[in-house]
Amino acid sequence: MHFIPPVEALKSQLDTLSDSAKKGFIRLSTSCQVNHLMGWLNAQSEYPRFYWQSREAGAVEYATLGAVKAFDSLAALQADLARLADLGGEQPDYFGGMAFDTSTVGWEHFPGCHFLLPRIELRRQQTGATLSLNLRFDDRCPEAEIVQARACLAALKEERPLPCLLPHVYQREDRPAQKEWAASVAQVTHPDHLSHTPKVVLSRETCLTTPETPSPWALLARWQAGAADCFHFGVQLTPHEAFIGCPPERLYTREGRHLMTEALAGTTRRGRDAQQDQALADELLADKKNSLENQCVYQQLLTQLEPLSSHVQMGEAHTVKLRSVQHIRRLIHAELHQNVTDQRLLAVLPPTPAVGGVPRESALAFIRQHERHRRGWYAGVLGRISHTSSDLSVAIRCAHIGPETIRLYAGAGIVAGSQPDEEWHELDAKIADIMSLLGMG
Ligand SMILES: C=C(O[C@@H]1C=C(C(=O)O)C=C[C@H]1O)C(=O)O
Ligand SMILES: [Mg+2]
Repeated sequence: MHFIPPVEALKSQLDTLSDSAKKGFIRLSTSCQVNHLMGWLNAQSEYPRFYWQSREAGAVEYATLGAVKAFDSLAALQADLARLADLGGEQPDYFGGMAFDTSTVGWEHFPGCHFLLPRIELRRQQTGATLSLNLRFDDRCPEAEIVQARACLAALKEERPLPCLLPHVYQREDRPAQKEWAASVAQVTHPDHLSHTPKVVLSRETCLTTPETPSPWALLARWQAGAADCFHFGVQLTPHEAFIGCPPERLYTREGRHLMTEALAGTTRRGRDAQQDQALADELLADKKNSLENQCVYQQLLTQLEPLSSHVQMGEAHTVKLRSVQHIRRLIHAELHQNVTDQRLLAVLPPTPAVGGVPRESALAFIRQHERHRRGWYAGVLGRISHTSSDLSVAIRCAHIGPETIRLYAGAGIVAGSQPDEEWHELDAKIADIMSLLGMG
């Protein structure tokens, strides 16, 4: 059989598209060969770029390029989801994220909320890879849509190997520094403060400065390789900045009306050997302070899910073992009421007390008043949404990469019994993986 390169195959599908097919949303697809999705993304010239992989072993990988449509509000996104659902046919995936606190100033070039329907989507699952072109005809001139799609195909580049991670010398600055951190922890753990606000998740920005930062895709590829049981994401909305991460925490996954979420909070280190590791896990599950951190999260999730769903069920507390830390986790399942949309879930659930605190408003008030760095998309939401299913992570264990600076973020839940120095070390444990990749371990 004569082999047609994937881009040529899509071009010819586009050229032969009949007028009657030019309705609503359509996706043209062809199978393709790809070695590394990030090598493909890194070779492109177009923006925005997006990489997403869910947490389960062997989960589908998505790499997307360009945007057919983008949304800066949940209301606009939900309206578009509803519109395509009404038209019927294949329902596309939208990718994007939200800031931690949309009522404060976030990162430049990262809107409070941004989701997009990609123009090009490269997908890889166990059965192989597919290159797709997304088109919309329901809300625009069909000729203009075809011209734009053709231009995007014409700009596609061949995959190239990712550049090596070269050793850089970084200057490190923590914001807050350890002394200011200790003062904030003391304020939060003061009995008067605890009496009305039992948990505040305080965070730190670690700025690593160097004349030239590494390729975010090369860095993410290496990070991902050592981050099993984590989500993997990369976002590049503009050429000079990227946000990447390997978060272990799920905000929620929805399959139709079935919702899965979790309380992931409470942390200890990994042991030297299996025996010590198990001893640390047992200690973690029995520890009062860490149990309280987790309890604050699940209690609020259960309360919030109550009016939105039926059959809310929570599993036993167990530990999740990551490369440098282990956490307490409780899984939660629920059946959503018929009218509950992703817009509603995203308006209600985040920021969870795993990254904010309880009660939410007073914890946020403390954070707004005392944290000097901007959280931006750190501790926000990141993932995939479609009419049929959605999958969203909590954007922790992440890095913002600019031309001369890498910003690493870590937070720790401060509750009764939190000690400033121990919590500071917990922050370091949470950035240990990426620090060692950068040669700063
Ligand atoms: C806030 C972060 O992590 C959260 C805080 C944890 C804790 O304090 O024990 C554990 C997991 C997450 O709920 C982070 O990694 O930045
Ligand atoms: Mg903790």
